[in-house]
Amino acid sequence: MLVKAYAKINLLLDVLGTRPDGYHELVTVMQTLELHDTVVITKAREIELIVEGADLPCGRDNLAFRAADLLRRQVGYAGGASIKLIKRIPLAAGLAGGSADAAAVLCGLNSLWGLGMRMGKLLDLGAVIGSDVPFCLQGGTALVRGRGERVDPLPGLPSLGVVLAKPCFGVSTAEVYHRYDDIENPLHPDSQGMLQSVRGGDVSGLVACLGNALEQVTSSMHPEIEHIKSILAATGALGVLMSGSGPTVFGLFDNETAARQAAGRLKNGNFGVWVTNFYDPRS
Ligand SMILES: C[C@@](CO)(OP(=O)(O)O)[C@H](O)COP(=O)(O)OP(=O)(O)OC[C@H]1O[C@@H](n2ccc(N)nc2=O)[C@H](O)[C@@H]1O
Ligand SMILES: Nc1ncnc2c1ncn2[C@@H]1O[C@H](COP(=O)(O)OP(=O)(O)O)[C@@H](O)[C@H]1O
Repeated sequence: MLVKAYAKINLLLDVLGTRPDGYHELVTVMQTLELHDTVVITKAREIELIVEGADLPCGRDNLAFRAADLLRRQVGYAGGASIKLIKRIPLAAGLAGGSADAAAVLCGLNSLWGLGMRMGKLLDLGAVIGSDVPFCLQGGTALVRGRGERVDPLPGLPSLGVVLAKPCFGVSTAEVYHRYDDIENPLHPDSQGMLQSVRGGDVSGLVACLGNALEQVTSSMHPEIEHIKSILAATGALGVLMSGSGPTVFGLFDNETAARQAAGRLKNGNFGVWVTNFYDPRS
């Protein structure tokens, strides 16, 4: 069985405060991208993981392994699965690659093991693995709240082209949230404006409302992010923003062709470049 694990970007991310559990209360609008890892799963006696395309652990430190192990223990399944992960989504990038893999494993094993588990239960299990997993299970365009577990689908957007520019370092999501708490006057992006634009299919309104409360934190640690944003903007992007906790910066374009042309003008930068587009697995 082959399952695609799609990357995401955050079109808007606001932090409303800290929660009693130590996590942060979020309002974020997430969008699935066509860029994906591939997960190949077959039945086996135990849970075994191999990873191609990235230097990642193959045991409990891998979110894909953790997802399989949690599901097996939850339902008391006697067998296992051999999981091959073919990584394409850049690591520690703010694109939810590990969460996407975990979500793909939960869905794939639910089907391969014939468990018939409902989406509501999968979402609960996903949230145990990581805050981005519930959205990755649903995909498309969604309003995500709480620490990431409340996922409300939004209408699909036009398939905008996307250029992703990721500097050669990764960032720790935990560190970014921790540093956010020390900011005296955090910025709050216009979540109402974003929701209105998405619900109305208004791309220029959406672009005007792009915003990420974590951007000021990661940018202060890594000034390269502002530099990459200005380079991407100069290629004619409709709008540019850092995704999630970063450090990946995305530029939006009318379509994938326009994104590809812009990316062609970005050679020799001190960052990796990927071209993709908005994707809606629901349609
Ligand atoms: C910032 C976001 C935005 O979509 O994405 P990424 O940049 O990771 O892609 C998410 O909130 C990240 O989700 P995810 O990466 O799954 O986070 P988790 O593994 O659950 O948590 C990692 C750490 O981030 C902090 N954390 C995470 C989510 C949240 N709502 N509040 C938090 O404070 C906690 O310190 C936690 O220990
Ligand atoms: N299957 C996986 N793919 C990517 N990273 C993983 C995976 N499993 C565990 N990780 C760990 O999770 C961390 C965050 O990775 P990732 O999900 O790619 O980024 P982000 O949380 O920024 O969206 C990585 O540093 C890596 O060590």
